Amino acid sequence: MSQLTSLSSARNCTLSSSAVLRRQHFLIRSLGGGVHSNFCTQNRMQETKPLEADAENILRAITPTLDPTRHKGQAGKIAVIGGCREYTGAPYFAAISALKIGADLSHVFCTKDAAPVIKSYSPELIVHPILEESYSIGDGDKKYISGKVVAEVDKWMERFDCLVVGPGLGRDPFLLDCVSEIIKQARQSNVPIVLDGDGLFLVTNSIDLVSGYPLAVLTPNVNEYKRLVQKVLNCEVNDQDAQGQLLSLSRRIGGVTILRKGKSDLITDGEIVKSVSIYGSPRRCGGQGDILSGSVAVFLSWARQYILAAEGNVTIRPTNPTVLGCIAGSALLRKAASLAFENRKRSTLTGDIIEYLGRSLEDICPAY
Ligand SMILES: NC(=O)C1=CN([C@@H]2O[C@H](COP(=O)(O)OP(=O)(O)OC[C@H]3O[C@@H](n4cnc5c(N)ncnc54)[C@H](OP(=O)(O)O)[C@@H]3O)[C@@H](O)[C@H]2O)[C@@H](O)CC1
Ligand SMILES: Nc1ncnc2c1ncn2[C@@H]1O[C@H](COP(=O)(O)OP(=O)(O)OP(=O)(O)O)[C@@H](O)[C@H]1O
Ligand SMILES: [Mg+2]
Repeated sequence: MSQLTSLSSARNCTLSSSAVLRRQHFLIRSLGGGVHSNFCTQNRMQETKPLEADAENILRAITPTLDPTRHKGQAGKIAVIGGCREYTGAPYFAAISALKIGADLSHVFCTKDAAPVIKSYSPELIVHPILEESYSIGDGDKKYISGKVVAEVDKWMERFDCLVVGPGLGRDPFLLDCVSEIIKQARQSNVPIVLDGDGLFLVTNSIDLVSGYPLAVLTPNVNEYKRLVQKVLNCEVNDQDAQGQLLSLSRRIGGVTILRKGKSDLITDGEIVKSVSIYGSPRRCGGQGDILSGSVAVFLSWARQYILAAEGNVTIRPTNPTVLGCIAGSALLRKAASLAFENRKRSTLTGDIIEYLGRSLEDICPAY
């Protein structure tokens, strides 16, 4: 057992592909061990820095050309499930960011009272006022209404390239039950799902909803990550071995992709860990994570298209489209935040950052 523990520690420690380590990895597998077998007791190892992603090359490779033969919808149809009485900004930020980056259509499925507000922010968004919170329905109606809500989203499901579940969703128990059903349907239809905000609150408490789904992406902030680690790994966040713990977390959830937001964004799919550390903004105004979730949804969809079209001749690494989507989304948000801060300094707000998404992408990957 002690041999297994020390070998597992080595597995946690590094992503190096040296021959010695490869042999150790082989031994660990042969012994039936794994990184996640008892992560919480084996966190004494030296932290190694994750490899910085080659974000600009990835952005250039996956962003589609503006080809006149393409029709509306081919550059992406995104749906945000979020928006309730308290929060109307978050779903708007996620959905409008998807459009500003280059998606063709962006839908929002929100509660009835959030819908007119979100529509009033922008005529560009397609807003479906279909979600219901407990306060607006009687106990006897719950089953019927839940069926209606889920059927309404399902009508559209096959058309979406990616769902973003959670920005401004709130935590009403009835609403979250309906959203659980929507997640199950998306999974059945193989639609990628980015989970953020209250969507993460939901899946942290019902991890089976996403467990083992390779097209799920979790984008936790500091609080959301802490809750995930406590619930899934049953221990506290360990910043001495941030990389190893992130790998463990992803593996324990069956290899879902996780983007841990922070000073550097750390991204894993349970196989590799990449970081995006390019300078962003020192302003921590609310809503930047919402921009990120909408951006990841678009880039993930584009990465899938790119990989399909490349037919085995993929020139970038890594090759997992969910990881590529996270790297591209994180890099673009950070670049836009840095440009916005250059101009607005302390008054920089999320809306200002959104205005720089287009220019940031243009700098890396010109339209013509
Ligand atoms: N302009 C907008 O519309 C924006 C809206 N936003 C939206 O806000 C939502 C929450 O996201 P956030 O980022 O505030 O969550 P986070 O950092 O975990 O919590 C901070 C602290 O608050 C508490 N807490 C939170 N929600 C709670 C609830 N419903 N009921 C009770 N407690 C709650 C939480 O407590 P805890 O859960 O840890 O007990 C923690 O201590 C999410 O939908 C997001 O998309 C943001 O995107 C920003 C822009
Ligand atoms: N300390 C930091 N330094 C630089 N960038 C950061 C820092 N913390 C977060 N970020 C960046 O801001 C983005 C949003 O992360 P944040 O932790 O603010 O998300 P959030 O709390 O979910 O935001 P939201 O207010 O939208 O819910 C991330 O992509 C990350 O790159
Ligand atoms: Mg957030």
